[in-house]
Amino acid sequence: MAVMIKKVGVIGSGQMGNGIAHVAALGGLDVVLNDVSADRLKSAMATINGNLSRQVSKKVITEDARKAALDRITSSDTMDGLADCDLVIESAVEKEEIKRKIFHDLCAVLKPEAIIASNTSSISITRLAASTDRPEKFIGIHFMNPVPLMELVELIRGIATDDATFDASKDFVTRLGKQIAVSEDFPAFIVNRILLPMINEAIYTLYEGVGNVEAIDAAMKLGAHHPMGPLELADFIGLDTCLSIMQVLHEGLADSKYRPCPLLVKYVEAGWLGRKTQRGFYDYRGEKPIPTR
Ligand SMILES: CC(=O)CC(=O)SCCNC(=O)CCNC(=O)[C@H](O)C(C)(C)COP(=O)(O)OP(=O)(O)OC[C@H]1O[C@@H](n2cnc3c(N)ncnc32)[C@H](O)[C@@H]1OP(=O)(O)O
Ligand SMILES: NC(=O)C1=CN([C@@H]2O[C@H](COP(=O)(O)OP(=O)(O)OC[C@H]3O[C@@H](n4cnc5c(N)ncnc54)[C@H](OP(=O)(O)O)[C@@H]3O)[C@@H](O)[C@H]2O)C=CC1
Repeated sequence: MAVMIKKVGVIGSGQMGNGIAHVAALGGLDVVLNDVSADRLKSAMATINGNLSRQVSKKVITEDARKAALDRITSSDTMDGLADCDLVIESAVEKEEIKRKIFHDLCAVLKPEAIIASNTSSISITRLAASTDRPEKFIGIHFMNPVPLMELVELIRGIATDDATFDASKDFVTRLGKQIAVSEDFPAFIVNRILLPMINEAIYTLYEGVGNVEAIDAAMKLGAHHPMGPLELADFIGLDTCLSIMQVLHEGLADSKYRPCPLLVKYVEAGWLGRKTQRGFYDYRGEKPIPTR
């Protein structure tokens, strides 16, 4: 019998963290959302409320479900608030040293029987697990963006992950109404192993002048029926996250085909990280997005 998860902690209240809190609360779980600042948490709660309200207006959920979900989410800017969670999902920035520090601080307060998961897009689950006091209770639970809409969650076992942890995680994801793809623990897992080289190639296509931003996105939307063009999607994911994933692929698989495009590096160095900073391959500061190249 899988352990029943009733209370979930989410560390990092950015676009993924707030989406995970949203679907977990709608799924009937109690949620504690954690981030480094109270301001961040306040704006994340406003985003969750906005997204839930949108679902009410589209008649995807009822007004009662919106209120109940919001009531199930509390926020905490300290790790202590997570101590009695059954599962804690880390969804802070895609930087290994930051995640390791978070796990160090979390393990000091979290009850010993609790499961720890990472929503990492690419980093080795086995290596992250080894930085905790419970590698057998550590797993990758990788949601897709935007969390309330995307059907898939990847489950990734580290080398030490035990069956009880896998089964409890599988049960948790199923209760949220998501489908599961199980991936072995190799750099960037399944979705990003395939998706990110495509996005990186689109950036090379721009860098080499084969097409401009509009042409590349139109080509893939109209010519391959992708819902978003690859550059629009890169902005949506976050260019810092895209670069981190390419770096993990490049270092982890030691193949030059994963070399991050220098133009992607340049955008990240400029702080043009896509939608979250209002500028990336498009400029989002006006009425409608304007290509920046
Ligand atoms: C990087 C990683 O580690 C892994 C990843 O996640 S990779 C990224 C994976 N995601 C993708 O590839 C997304 C590709 N894009 C898409 O599938 C679509 O563009 C999309 C589903 C995001 C949006 O679809 P769209 O039709 O263009 O946009 P839009 O009309 O604004 O929204 C569609 C619906 O979603 C709803 N919606 C959008 N964002 C939402 C959110 N955050 N929460 C709740 N509802 C939301 C809208 O209300 C709308 O509802 P209706 O269809 O009932 O009208
Ligand atoms: N973007 C995507 O499409 C997807 C991303 N992911 C993964 O999810 C994770 C989060 O990504 P995403 O939500 O896009 O990133 P965001 O940049 O939107 O959010 C990251 C959040 O983590 C916060 N944070 C930073 N350091 C800490 C810390 N020490 N403790 C708690 N919170 C912290 C940030 O705060 P501040 O801004 O103040 O630093 C920010 O609120 C990453 O591992 C990413 O790879 C997975 C699937 C899809």
